[in-house]
Amino acid sequence: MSTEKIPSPASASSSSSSTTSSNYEVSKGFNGLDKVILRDARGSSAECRFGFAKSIFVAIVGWGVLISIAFTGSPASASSSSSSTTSSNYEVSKGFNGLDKVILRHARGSSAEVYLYGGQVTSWKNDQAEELLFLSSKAIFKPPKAIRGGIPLCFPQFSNLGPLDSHGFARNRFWTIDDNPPPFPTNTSSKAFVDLILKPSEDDIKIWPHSFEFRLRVALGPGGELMLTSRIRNTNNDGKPFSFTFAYHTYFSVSDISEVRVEGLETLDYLDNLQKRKRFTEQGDALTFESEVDRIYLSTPTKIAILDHEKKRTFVLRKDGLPDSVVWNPWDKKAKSMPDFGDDEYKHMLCVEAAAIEKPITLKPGEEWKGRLELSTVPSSYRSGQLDPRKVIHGS
Ligand SMILES: O=P(O)(O)OC[C@H]1O[C@@H](O)[C@H](O)[C@@H](O)[C@@H]1O
Repeated sequence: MSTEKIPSPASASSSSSSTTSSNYEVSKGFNGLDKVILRDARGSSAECRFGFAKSIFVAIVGWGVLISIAFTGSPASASSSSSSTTSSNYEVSKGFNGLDKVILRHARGSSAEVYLYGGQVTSWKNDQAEELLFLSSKAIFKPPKAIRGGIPLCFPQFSNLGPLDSHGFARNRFWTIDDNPPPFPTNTSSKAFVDLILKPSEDDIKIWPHSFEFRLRVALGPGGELMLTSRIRNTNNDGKPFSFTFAYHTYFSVSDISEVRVEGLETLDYLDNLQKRKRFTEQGDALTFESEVDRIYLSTPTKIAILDHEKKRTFVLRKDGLPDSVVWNPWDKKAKSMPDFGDDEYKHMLCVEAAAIEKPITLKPGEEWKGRLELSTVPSSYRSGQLDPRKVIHGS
């Protein structure tokens, strides 16, 4: 049994804005209440909120055992020192390398995390606290590298289909929280949401000479579903339109890629990125995986299912405004060439990306485009072909 080193209440008091030390983190909780988060090296964690008159000494010892001891004295400076912001909807905290992240929690138990760097969802958990997205253990949380996993946003260019770096620059820019976004067309009944915004810097305009506002809403629904809505507006004042390609580059967490099938893309045309984007037509049944795959499926249905046989779980992807779907798994050889991806991690991920690629979106000044992604899970009892795909694809 081992004991973690515990900071004294005094050091907590002197801690700065949303302070992270190796042992604890001071952050804003719901309704603006300060809290300390303790994380044990073995993965257990605890949160404590300061009372009015007393501070308390809380530690995780041994195998996740929580102890707490009352102290007299005021933790006022800790309470007032945090600069992290909060609202009733979300909590802002420090993530890896001190990068800010937004935590969403739905009253029914699901949760999500969004890094302001990249405006990138890095975690989506169901009400059982099971992680549903893949995030590489080698992901580099350091600008300008994009975070490997979660849901990177590819904008204003998908892949190398243009003059910019692969997948454009939205995924490696710092986004800000937009607490006063223009009215949202569809009313979000859930309170667990956050609005982010990205506007180009002067340097961005040098490489992509357009002014835009990219608003992203990330929300959790009552059934644990994760909803992302992107609104991109042309704010050019030179009268010029602009065109872009786009993708929600979703990394799904799967138990074993060789047991996974994707339904909804059968019989469709696709461009094969591994064969100079030559056009093919998908044959046969659902997609299964036994080697590297990198394809852009065209004019895809609004609903696609990803069946994880081993987990007995089906992801349902619904999309709007995003006609194309990219399917990507690097497999073993490419995995080894990627510094921010584990050699064997290809077995536990699959990217199915709702996208607009074949026909770029063009916006005149003042025009806005909207692209929506909704991810949910349903239990599946699929065993080698027993599942009727129509129930997954066409069910409600
Ligand atoms: O390594 P990156 O830039 O994040 O891209 C990962 C993959 O993203 C996919 O969307 C592309 O189709 C692949 O060609 C690419 O390799």
